[in-house]
Amino acid sequence: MNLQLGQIPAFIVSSPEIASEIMKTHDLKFCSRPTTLVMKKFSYGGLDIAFSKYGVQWRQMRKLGMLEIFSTKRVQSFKSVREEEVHILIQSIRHSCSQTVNLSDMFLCMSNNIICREVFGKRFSDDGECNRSEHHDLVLEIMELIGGFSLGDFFPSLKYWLNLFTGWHGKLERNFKRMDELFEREIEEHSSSLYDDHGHEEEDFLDVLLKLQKDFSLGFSLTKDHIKAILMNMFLGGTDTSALTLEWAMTELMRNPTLMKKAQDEVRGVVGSKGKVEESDLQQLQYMKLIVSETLRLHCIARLLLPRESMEECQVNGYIIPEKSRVYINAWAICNDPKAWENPEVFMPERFEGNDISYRGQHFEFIPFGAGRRICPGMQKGIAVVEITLANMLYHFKWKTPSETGYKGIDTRESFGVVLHKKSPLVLQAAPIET
Ligand code: HEM
Repeated sequence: MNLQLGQIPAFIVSSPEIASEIMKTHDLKFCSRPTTLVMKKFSYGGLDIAFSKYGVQWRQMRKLGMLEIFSTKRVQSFKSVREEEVHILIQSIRHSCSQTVNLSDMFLCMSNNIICREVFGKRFSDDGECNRSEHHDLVLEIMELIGGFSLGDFFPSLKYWLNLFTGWHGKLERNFKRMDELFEREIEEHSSSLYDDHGHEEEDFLDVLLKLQKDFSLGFSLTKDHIKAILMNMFLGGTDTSALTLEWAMTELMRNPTLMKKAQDEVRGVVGSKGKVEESDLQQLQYMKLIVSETLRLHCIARLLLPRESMEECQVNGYIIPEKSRVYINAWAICNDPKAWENPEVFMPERFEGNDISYRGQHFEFIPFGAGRRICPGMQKGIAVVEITLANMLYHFKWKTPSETGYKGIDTRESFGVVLHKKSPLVLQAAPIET
């Protein structure tokens, strides 16, 4: 679909074939990002991985990220952080067993605590608790800004006046300042104790980045703003996405008691009376992995991926796409396309059984993490959080809905935004299962 968004030509891609043309055949022409006001601000002027334009600087930062942050070795090194935070979540649910639990909130707090521990070596919730902190709310407010529209981005010549008039500018500046102050404090604290043992079990990402800053073999100078820009990507990319995937997975399992039973039987069969699911058990939980794939398909969290910008004129499917057009890949529509999927509206994990269709960016009918050069580098990290949490949720509790209407009354409405939120939170009752 071809649109004119204010003064900017824009194209929305909603079929797997054209998505493949954009992100595979012509990936190099479409792998840049537009510069919106909010993206420019939160990327410290285009110094990050997610929002910066394609070029030498993006390639350097992406390479650094792949080696130092998103590598399999690094993801595995935070296994104990994930397992501990999942344990805290399970304990918090146990303590509130006679009452209802707001899983939407709890998943968000847990994933935020995991990211905080990985990045800064500390959590922002109270010790041993899975509760909301000011920091969680700040991340959410920033996500809302990123998902919203700034009129000024579509009328570049009126940008200054429109942003001032709508109040957008003030909100942006306030939230940016709060996050920046937090980063500044943490950088100062970490720098002063960089080579001490500051009581962390693991070297955190900020330690790694500060050490790299002093390493001249990088081939470019890693400034304080580069570091802050990467930290921003970690928080914005890693908090909401895993939490929402968990929320939708539990929502669908609650609506499908037969699938819930099958998943619980599998996890209990594999783990037995060990008392908890560990990451070493996950490889055997094949049905649960199908559930995760089906959740990412039916509730494609980043429905329009992140916007792309064409770097030169290009012909796609008979359309001439001019240079500097904005291209949105409607991954949600593609993942729910009736030409690609049988009964796409039905939650059916078995559809992934016995085939090799995966979310890794090779199958263009299933692209919840995008594809091509800009594919999500945090995929492995995100999946690691989702799998260990979901497995433990299934292992430890029997789940019930608090409402009279039972599982049929579970709300599946979605709300507007850059990521796919549920309109109302998922509130359930948990009955512990003795192991
Ligand atoms: C279930 C979890 C996640 C989902 C569904 C998800 C989804 C996505 C999507 C759709 C994109 C855009 C890809 C494109 O434009 O083709 C993306 C990019 C990105 N994600 Fe994720 N993500 C997840 C987890 C994470 C995590 C845990 C992190 C970091 C801690 C992360 C960091 C990033 C970054 C830095 C980019 C920008 C890549 C670039 O432009 O080169 N993501 N993600």
